[in-house]
Amino acid sequence: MAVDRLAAAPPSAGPWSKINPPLTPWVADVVRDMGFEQMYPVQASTIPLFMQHKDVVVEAVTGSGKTLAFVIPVLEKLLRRGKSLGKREIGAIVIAPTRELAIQIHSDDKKQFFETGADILVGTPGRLEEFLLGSSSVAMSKKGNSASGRRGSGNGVGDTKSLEVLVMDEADRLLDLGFTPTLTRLLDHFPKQRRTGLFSATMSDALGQLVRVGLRNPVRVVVKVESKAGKGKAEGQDGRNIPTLLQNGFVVCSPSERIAMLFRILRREAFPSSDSDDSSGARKFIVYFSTCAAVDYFFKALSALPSLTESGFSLHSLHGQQSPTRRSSTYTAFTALPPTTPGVLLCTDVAARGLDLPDVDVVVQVDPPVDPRAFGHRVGRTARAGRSGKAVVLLNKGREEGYVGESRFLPSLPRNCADETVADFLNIRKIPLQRFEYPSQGESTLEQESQAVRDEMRKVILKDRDLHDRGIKAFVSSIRSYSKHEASYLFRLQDLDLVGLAQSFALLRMPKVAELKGKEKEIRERWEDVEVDWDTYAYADKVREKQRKAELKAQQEKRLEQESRKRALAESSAAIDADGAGDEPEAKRHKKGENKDKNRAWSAKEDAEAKKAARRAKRVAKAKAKHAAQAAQRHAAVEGDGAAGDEGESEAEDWKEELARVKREKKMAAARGGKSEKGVAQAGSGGLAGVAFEGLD
Ligand SMILES: Nc1ncnc2c1ncn2[C@@H]1O[C@H](COP(=O)(O)OP(=O)(O)OP(=O)(O)O)[C@@H](O)[C@H]1O
Repeated sequence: MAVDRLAAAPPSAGPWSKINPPLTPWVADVVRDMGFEQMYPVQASTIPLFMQHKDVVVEAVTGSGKTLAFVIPVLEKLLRRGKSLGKREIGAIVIAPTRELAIQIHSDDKKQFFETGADILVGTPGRLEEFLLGSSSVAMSKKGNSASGRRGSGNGVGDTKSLEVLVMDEADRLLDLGFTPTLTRLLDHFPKQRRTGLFSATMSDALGQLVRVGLRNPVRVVVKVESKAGKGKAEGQDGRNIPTLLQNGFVVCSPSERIAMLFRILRREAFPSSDSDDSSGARKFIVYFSTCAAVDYFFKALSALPSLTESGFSLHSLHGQQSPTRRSSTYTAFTALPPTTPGVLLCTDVAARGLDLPDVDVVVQVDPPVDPRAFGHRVGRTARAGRSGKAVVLLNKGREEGYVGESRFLPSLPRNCADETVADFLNIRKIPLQRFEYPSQGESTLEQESQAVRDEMRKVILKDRDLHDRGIKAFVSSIRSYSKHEASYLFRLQDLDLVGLAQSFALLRMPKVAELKGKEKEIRERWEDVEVDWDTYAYADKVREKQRKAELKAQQEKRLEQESRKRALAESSAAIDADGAGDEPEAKRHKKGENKDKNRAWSAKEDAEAKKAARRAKRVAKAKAKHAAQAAQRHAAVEGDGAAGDEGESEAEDWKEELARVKREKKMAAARGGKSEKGVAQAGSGGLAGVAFEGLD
């Protein structure tokens, strides 16, 4: 791939009239109407190549005007077609990674171009696949089918037979998001006779495969920003990958101080002087968190904080789990804020790339990005199109400082890791940073401010249980996201102060999560749960609260039932022990259904073995004692000892049986005809018995 040129951006690269081949008058008029007097370097480099039947791979810094660098050639190609397109025919396609970006490409200033007709299609890979191939891997995977290797039916609405130009915007991101199979299917479907362009502020090695499959002898256009020191040096030796007018810096604090530090930055940048009516400061802020749950939580919790809202800040949130309608309305509301209102957009990386939100003054990264490539895109939401801007990333004290080249904080480097890969992490990516200071605007320390923010947040959280739930979810998701940092040597979960992090979320109690295992001692020492009556802590949402109460009632009833069952079990086993029922084998009692509850308790296996053994021993002892007593009584009877005592009754029972037996034998003897007292006596059980029989008869 040939490298065409290396230009500085965005200072102008001459008037539009200089472009060769010249623009169609209609296009030149629209550009002028938009107020764009001069071309930007990326436009001056790319437009002629793309118009002259070259495939292009364009890498240019954020906010340098890449969109117009492909929109103009697309239009020129379609306007210069000899034959007009049929009703379903599509002349050009632009693929963008997110819905917002696709909408943006089709709106605002570019809208005027696209109003020429529906010959151009702009969309995300999934939607385009559905529209053009009549199926979507997204839809297929939702139905449980394997997306890979499947081809669309080819029964889509649009016809791409006459496709002239294909553009893949934020191309590296398209691959990151796992769109490779979809892109392959689309490329397979499109005619080979077309021009193709890849555009992004960052390029990845993975793009090589896409370039091989989708482009033909492409020309590479690289537009860097020349730093003063690097003037005259060749590509790769100097330059920076962030806009010239971007002041890019970092602040260091501990995890527990993150939100207080964010507040300091917002206040200091929005109201640089102590006069609270001062409106000369920054008006638009973008604040990045690592997860949707964190954005969601902090948006809800911070929006209700008097200390922030009373200063006039208007908060908004944008993340990938919101509905498309919600995302669109946030985008519009944030864009349309009056100039007097400082607006803060809390977001994830869904708003990191390509979005051209107007007039963003400050970008704050509360969580550094998991993918280091996102860093340049995030900070590039400010200082666009020749405007100045400021970006701040919050780093935790210690190891994380290695992210910005503070290698003294790295106790030991891994053996196979060259010093500079770690120590100059962002510098070697040509993203220079400087240390920013945000001192207190009063007397308080950052720690005191953190405590104050935490107390204020907790007051808000205690008003709605929903916030507590969201806080836990956000905390857990942030930990998980931290563990996925690609720069894992700098962002190590085992070094992260999780207790401090939990404090920054103002949690009411420490959740039980796997990552906190082994930290019990530290938690005991540094963490105190807030005293909360969890039974009465309510949701502000009435329906949800009603449901919670119903569930609570059911739980309480179940608990009471379990307790009373346990009590009954204890009582019945005590009674069994007391009345001797324990002598009977357990299996027999179970059969009789006498002791169902007990059996249930047995199933819980609570002390079953111990109880069983104790009962068995008791039974054996009792049985031995009984037999011994009976033997003694019998002996006493023989000796004429009247000491039968309490057991006289059962002794009488024995005699009755004996008498009945003798009577039966007597009857049998009579039946045989022999009426001999002696004979009966002899037939009995010895002389003893004979004595008594005679007396009874
Ligand atoms: N020639 C020009 N003169 C003045 N402004 C321009 C010109 N070209 C583009 N712009 C403006 O510059 C801003 C940034 O342009 P654009 O969104 O195309 O940047 P980008 O390079 O695609 O950035 P990113 O990499 O963040 O997507 C837009 O607001 C656009 O209207």
